[in-house]
Amino acid sequence: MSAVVKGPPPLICGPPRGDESGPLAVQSLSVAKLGFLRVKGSNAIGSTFLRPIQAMEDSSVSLRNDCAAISGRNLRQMSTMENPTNIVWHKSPVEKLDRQHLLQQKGCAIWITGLSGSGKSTVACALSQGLHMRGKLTYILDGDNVRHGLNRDLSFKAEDRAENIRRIAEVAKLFADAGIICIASLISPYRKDRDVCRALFPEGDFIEVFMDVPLHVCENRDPKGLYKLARAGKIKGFTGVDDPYEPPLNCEIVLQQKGRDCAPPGEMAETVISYLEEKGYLQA
Ligand SMILES: Nc1ncnc2c1ncn2[C@@H]1O[C@H](COP(=O)(O)OS(=O)(=O)O)[C@@H](OP(=O)(O)O)[C@H]1O
Ligand SMILES: Nc1ncnc2c1ncn2[C@@H]1O[C@H](COP(=O)(O)OP(=O)(O)O)[C@@H](O)[C@H]1O
Repeated sequence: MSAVVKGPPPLICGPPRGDESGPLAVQSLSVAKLGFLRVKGSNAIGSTFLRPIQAMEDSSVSLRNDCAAISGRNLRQMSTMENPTNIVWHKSPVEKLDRQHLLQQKGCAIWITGLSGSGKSTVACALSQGLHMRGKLTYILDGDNVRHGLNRDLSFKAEDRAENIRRIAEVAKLFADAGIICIASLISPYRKDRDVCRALFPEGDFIEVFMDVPLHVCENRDPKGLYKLARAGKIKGFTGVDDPYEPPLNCEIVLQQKGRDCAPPGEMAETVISYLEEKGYLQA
């Protein structure tokens, strides 16, 4: 028989009921009444945790029952669905700009594409480390890793690769909206799929980085032995062997093999960091 463990009373947020002997009652805090909220002892940058509620400055936003809701024109703008039915975007009073201000950086997606073995994961890690050391918040979405969880149901058929890429782009978009510099590292071999991802982001916030390393170099590295298996016909549809890789035509950054040698990963990461600095992503 399982025992019932009685913990502390739940914190209930709602209008006072006149009966305070039960669970601890807390009067609802109207968003409109909040104004500036100073959080003592918080590690927020500066002492102002929230800026004045921005939603109130936007004429398309109305406050109903203390909740910000958007309507009309903006609804169409913010939904990514072609025919949104009975779905209304719920706006939060803390917005991307507020989060960026807190983090002193701009959220974006750095999309690293290239053949298997071209050094995507290595550069992603060097970049994450370099930015972390500068006090910038990053998160890596590595194709291999995401395929262990969220995308474990997907194969390497063209339509599954497209879905893999689409889902990762949507997750990267959430991270970017959180104000985080999201580093996605996946083969993403088809131009069309990468262009669909780019279209999800505001202008400039999708930064495509091409690992321009020749197939023979990647194949010589073959750290997982997958090229060998693909050449032996034991893996079908392997990128670069019997499935195409379409190099980007207009990407933001190309990381190239220099002569016979590849630049060290740290140097490649610095190239990306310089780009972010120049474009203002390392400040709010
Ligand atoms: N058929 C086939 N083609 C290409 N790659 C294959 C394949 N099967 C397994 N792998 C391994 O899966 C990793 C690629 O996953 P991705 O999610 O980046 O691929 S994709 O963007 O959906 O094309 C890739 O990892 P990386 O080597 O890090 O690129 C491979 O290790
Ligand atoms: N800039 C580089 N120069 C030399 N070797 C590298 C470089 N970057 C990565 N490598 C090596 O290449 C192999 C594949 O790198 P990895 O980052 O796993 O590639 P990918 O994620 O594109 O499959 C690894 O053994 C790694 O140590």
